[in-house]
Amino acid sequence: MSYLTLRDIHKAYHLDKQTFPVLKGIDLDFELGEFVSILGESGGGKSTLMNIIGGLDRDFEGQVVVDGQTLDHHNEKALDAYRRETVGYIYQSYNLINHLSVLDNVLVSLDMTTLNKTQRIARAEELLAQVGLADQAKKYPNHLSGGQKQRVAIARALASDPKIIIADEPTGALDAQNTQEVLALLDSIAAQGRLVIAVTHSQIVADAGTRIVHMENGQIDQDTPLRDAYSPMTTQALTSRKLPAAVSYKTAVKHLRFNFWRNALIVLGTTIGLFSVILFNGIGNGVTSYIDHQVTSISNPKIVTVSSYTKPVKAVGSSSAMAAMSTTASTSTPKLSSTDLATLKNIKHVASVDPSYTVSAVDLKLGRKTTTLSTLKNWNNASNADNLIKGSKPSSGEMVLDKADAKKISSNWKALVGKTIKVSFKSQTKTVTTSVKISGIANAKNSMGMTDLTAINTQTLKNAETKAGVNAQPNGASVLATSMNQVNAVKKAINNSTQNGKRQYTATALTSFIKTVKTYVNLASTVLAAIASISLVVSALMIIVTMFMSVSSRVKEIGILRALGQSKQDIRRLFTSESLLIGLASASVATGLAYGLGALANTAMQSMTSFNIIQITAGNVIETFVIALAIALLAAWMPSRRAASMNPIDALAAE
Ligand SMILES: Nc1ncnc2c1ncn2[C@@H]1O[C@H](COP(=O)(O)OP(=O)(O)OP(=O)(O)O)[C@@H](O)[C@H]1O
Repeated sequence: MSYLTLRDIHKAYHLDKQTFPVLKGIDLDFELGEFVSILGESGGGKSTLMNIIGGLDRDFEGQVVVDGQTLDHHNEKALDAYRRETVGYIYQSYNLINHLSVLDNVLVSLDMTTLNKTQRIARAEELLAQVGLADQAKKYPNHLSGGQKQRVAIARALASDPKIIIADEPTGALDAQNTQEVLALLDSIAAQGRLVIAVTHSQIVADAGTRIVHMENGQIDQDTPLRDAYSPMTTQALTSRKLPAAVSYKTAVKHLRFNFWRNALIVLGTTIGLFSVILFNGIGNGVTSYIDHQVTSISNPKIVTVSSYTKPVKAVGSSSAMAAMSTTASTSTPKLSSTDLATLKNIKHVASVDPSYTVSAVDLKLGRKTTTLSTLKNWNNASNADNLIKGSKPSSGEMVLDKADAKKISSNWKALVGKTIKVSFKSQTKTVTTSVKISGIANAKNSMGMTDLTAINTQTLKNAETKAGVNAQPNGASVLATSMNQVNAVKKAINNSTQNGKRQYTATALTSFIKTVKTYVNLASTVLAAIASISLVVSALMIIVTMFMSVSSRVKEIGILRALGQSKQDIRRLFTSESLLIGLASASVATGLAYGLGALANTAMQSMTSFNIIQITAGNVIETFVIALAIALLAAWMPSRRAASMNPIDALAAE
């Protein structure tokens, strides 16, 4: 039985409901070692027949039997494998892949063999040497002459050690000298025991073979042996395998590198979208934590500030949030008694209750220097010792001065610690006077002067008031909750506390203020994120358009890869990996840029805020990469499917 048998092959093209029969019952037998030329009129169906033999055309009637096995044209995987290991194609227009070097063009076939990397490169170099191109391996196809390109194509066709070589007008574009050289190569391939089938119009090519088959009107009308065939090859040295995924990724990298500047622009465009997302996220984080920091530096956020309940006076315009900014209640509200303090202490989740005193128009006198404070409060559990920049918190007979107040008394404010100062103010028509030691200086770095930290020891203040005959009752209370989570519960319980059916207290907490501010910040971040999303959509469109353009401009390459045995999945993977690489590169550049510019901006703003306003978290970076990869996958989805579903014959015919 012959190595290759064609039985009753019929093929017709259908256009506009019309049928054009091209092959009308072809029966042929071929042996290994033959160099067969197929001659015939133009348009007679020679290329159509070659596509059927080569496993590219699936839409015909009849049987193709190779080495005793009938080819199943409905089994795509079997056809992929057949093209990969049994057939090598040589075309009139060479069909090399322009963005791959000469060596890589040959390796495309070798990558689908089980040879290891060193062996693959060695075999590619050996084949290039056989066709006389040992020194051209690093060049790209555009740098070669027509004859050289055809020899690269021959080396590639031989790479997978196939038993059948199909050459469609292999010398059609070559001069006489190159024609002779290519014919000699084809003859040497037949001499290796392979079956060479060449489609030609040229009598010179036909005469170089061992047999001429002539086609006329879709049938074989002459079959003429010219000389003896060579002895057939017995074993195939190489085993084929499916293309490993890593090769697709590497090819994708090579293509991206080949069109570096074009791809760099696409990456830049995509980067802008991703960069805005990561930056706006960073700003959102920074501003939120800045506000958090600002607010908590004014007072302890676990504190609930309590005063006696008075019916609200309309149009005063002070929201509970604003009230929370002040750690003490107004001096005009009724005072709290020790019973009140005990009641508050008994409320669930209350850790401690401290009285709050606020006195107004307080004169401070040190030597001959005097200054007047609008208010003076007592040091209690709402006071933050972290704000002390010098000295310690006030014990009995002591007070702490705010840096701003200290400066009014002495330019050398640091030296005030340890000095004794005279404090006097009017209360209930009486003058209260006492002398206290300055135990420390406080400065709330980030409060932007929103609070005055000058505070006196509670007992010292009470003693002074009592001594002057003033009723030393607190204006309010400062209630410390056991944890941040309990602050609202404590506040609610205090506000709900009644006596004889009447509400007793007004409680405010910073948390609600923080919450309000955070809501605004989140809103602003969402608006920024929406703006960023618009640029992301533009980025996504850019990748999609690019991928579509890439597929359209590489139709021929897709045909070549399919003819060499790559599967639909391999083609899909190639385009998907290119898109993913663009996505990855964009996300990396965007992250780098955001970190770099963020650091610069933070340094620049350090003097104003002494706080990092742009805070990019690992979560933001991960989110950016996820978005980038999702965009890339989305962008690749349609184009890569389109590429994979192309008919390889039509793809090969593309210009
Ligand atoms: N995809 C197609 N759709 C419709 N008709 C086609 C298609 N491909 C080929 N044909 C027609 O089938 C016939 C045979 O084409 P084919 O390319 O096989 O001839 P050929 O013998 O190789 O010609 P040439 O020697 O000029 O290359 C031609 O009439 C051609 O117009």
